[in-house]
Amino acid sequence: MFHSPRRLCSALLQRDAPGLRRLPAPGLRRPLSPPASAPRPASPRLLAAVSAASGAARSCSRTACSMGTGTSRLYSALAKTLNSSAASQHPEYLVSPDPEHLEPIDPKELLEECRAVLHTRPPRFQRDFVDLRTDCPSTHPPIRVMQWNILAQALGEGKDNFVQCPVEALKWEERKCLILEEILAYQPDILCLQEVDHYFDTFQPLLSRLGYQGTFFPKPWSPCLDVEHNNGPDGCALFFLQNRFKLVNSANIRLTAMTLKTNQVAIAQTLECKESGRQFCIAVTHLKARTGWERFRSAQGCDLLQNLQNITQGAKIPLIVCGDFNAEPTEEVYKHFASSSLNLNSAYKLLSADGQSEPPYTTWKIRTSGECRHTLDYIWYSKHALNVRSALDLLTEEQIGPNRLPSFNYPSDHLSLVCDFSFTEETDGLL
Ligand SMILES: NC(=O)C1=CN([C@@H]2O[C@H](COP(=O)(O)OP(=O)(O)OC[C@H]3O[C@@H](n4cnc5c(N)ncnc54)[C@H](OP(=O)(O)O)[C@@H]3O)[C@@H](O)[C@H]2O)C=CC1
Ligand SMILES: [Mg+2]
Repeated sequence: MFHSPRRLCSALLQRDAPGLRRLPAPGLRRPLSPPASAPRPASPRLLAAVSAASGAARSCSRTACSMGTGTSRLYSALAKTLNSSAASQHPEYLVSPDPEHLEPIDPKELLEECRAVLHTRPPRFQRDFVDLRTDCPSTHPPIRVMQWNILAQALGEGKDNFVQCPVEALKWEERKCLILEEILAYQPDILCLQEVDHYFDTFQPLLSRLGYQGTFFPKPWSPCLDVEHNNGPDGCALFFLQNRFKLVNSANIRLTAMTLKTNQVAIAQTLECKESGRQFCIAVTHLKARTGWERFRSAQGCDLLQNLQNITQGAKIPLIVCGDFNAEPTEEVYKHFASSSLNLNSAYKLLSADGQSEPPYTTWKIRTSGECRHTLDYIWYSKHALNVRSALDLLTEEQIGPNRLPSFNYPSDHLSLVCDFSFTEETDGLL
């Protein structure tokens, strides 16, 4: 069900000449300004259910904050355990609902609810898929992967110092709808997120009803927990569509640097495509931020590569790694990934004229220290085993606007990256 609009759209777009920009489904855009008589749902049924859970979780975290940082840390430990069977011992508002007992959501209905909440906001930015089709035909539908640092609510409101972003643009009840709208617009088969601090109360319940299976791994000492009224720790989340993939194995990895445990994490999962029976590994990470930490990031990257070597049995299983690496392409950690024996390439380089250059930015914001425009987010893939069939272009400087990100139009300081992958033909031994 979740697939039909895009399948229809991509079927129509197949008729475009190769190299032409492909447009996403027109029905997925918010109108420029809603007509006065625009129908609005009498009650936003799907979002309302989630808001109730969100309120309960927030009141819990308020209590935690008022009792000091120690309690916030306790909340962190509690939230960490919720992905396990121990969840049943915890209060109802913290427990992931069992997807088996939740009714499926019609994505169009959820999109309409999001649009109703956002009716006073400016329209979504137009972004097009760029067709990168190689000569290799593929008999199976592509695998659409989205990489996105969605901006933790607690960091956006309490730590990031986005001095040009109005506080109203950060209100969670609206910002979450912009995030959901972006996900619903591109309908990824796999969703790799960083800075998720609303997993249990928002993304897990909603996305599971859209057919996704989710996994969350919070940072052990999330900086969100230092923010008053936080909603728990932030971390990485990985979602995949259950009707397309079967989970073969899953690893939550706490990254090390020079053998020491760090505050950064990754999730790596081996999935099997139900259509083709082929397996691949998908990983998501968020490396240490800030200047001065380049060697630390490099060590974390080496640790992640080592883990992925083991998981892919020495590169026998094709690999996709999504992440906010907090590192420009000039940094050592980028070079480790580019030259690894896992034979990885960075997908967004393919949008450049020579196929060798990363985009000029994936994040753009204004802090008290000034303007920060950097390329930090990447989708790495096994270059001999996978083809990138298309990639979503980035926002232009004009679209981003003089106040940069986040804004009333776009919910995060990082842009989402979206690629369609297909397997190359028989590649055993070439990975
Ligand atoms: N590491 C540890 O063992 C311990 C950590 N802590 C707490 O953890 C926090 C540090 O966590 P750590 O994971 O290392 O954090 P990071 O340095 O990785 O940064 C955390 C977040 O801050 C954002 N960020 C980056 N640059 C800036 C900036 N200039 N101003 C504001 N925010 C920025 C990053 O966003 P983006 O990626 O989008 O740039 C990132 O999500 C501290 O607040 C500390 O209280 C406490 C005890 C121990
Ligand atoms: Mg951030």
